[in-house]
Amino acid sequence: MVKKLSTEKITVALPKGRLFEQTISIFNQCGILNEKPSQDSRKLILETEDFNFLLVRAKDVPTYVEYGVADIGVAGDDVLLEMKPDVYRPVDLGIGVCTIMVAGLPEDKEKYFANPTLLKIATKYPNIAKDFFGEKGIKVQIIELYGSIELAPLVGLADFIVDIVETGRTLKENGLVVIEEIRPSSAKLIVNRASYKTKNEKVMSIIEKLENMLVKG
Ligand SMILES: Nc1ncnc2c1ncn2[C@@H]1O[C@H](COP(=O)(O)OP(=O)(O)OP(=O)(O)O)[C@@H](O)[C@H]1O
Ligand SMILES: O=P(O)(O)OC[C@H]1O[C@H](OP(=O)(O)OP(=O)(O)O)[C@H](O)[C@@H]1O
Repeated sequence: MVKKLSTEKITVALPKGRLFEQTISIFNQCGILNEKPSQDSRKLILETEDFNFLLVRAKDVPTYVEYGVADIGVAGDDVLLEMKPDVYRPVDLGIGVCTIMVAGLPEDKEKYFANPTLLKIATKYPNIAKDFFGEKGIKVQIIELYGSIELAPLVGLADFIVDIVETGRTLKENGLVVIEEIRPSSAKLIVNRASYKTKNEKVMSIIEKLENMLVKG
């Protein structure tokens, strides 16, 4: 049976991982939400007075919002660049700050900049990698992985990786270096295009509260 969510409420697609706590904290701080839903149980729908929260994987957030199952969601630029969903992105939440990079072994740096004809790239962002190297006119073989990307050049699975870097610790501890920056990334509030119209008052109130808080710092 399809679970009927109250359409009076705003439905939020919330990433289960590292952005969960930070998003709840921002919603609390700016007065959108007075409760602290927790991830302690295995429940995937958390209901509060004003919201339905759908707990989904970070990469799935745009899908729930684009299809209108969720009115709003929180997704990093990395995920948005990868999935290219047709959604509004009105607020930069300033969380999940990192940089999308090309990285590799230091001794391979020269090879990278010596007009290579084909590069083997391991990544969990195949579209970002294809677009980036496509624009440069470099042919790439993409090896899609789902985690521990830094391992790939160490064991010869790939020449380089495209991944996000925050502190640089994972690169450093695995003897890798940044080769080239692709672009910075931070998490955005995303909004379904229809919900923006049909629930405009509620959606605008959320956007304004977030913006007011973020401007004040
Ligand atoms: N080390 C990091 N530092 C800062 N932000 C990060 C970092 N890793 C990921 N992020 C941001 O947080 C978002 C969610 O990351 P998280 O690790 O929870 O998801 P994930 O790696 O896609 O997880 P999974 O696929 O296992 O559910 C990413 O899409 C990115 O925008
Ligand atoms: O620069 P740092 O601060 O070291 O952070 C970067 C690391 O964080 C992310 O990995 P995550 O923790 O999500 O692990 P996974 O890719 O193996 O799932 C990313 O894919 C890098 O490996």
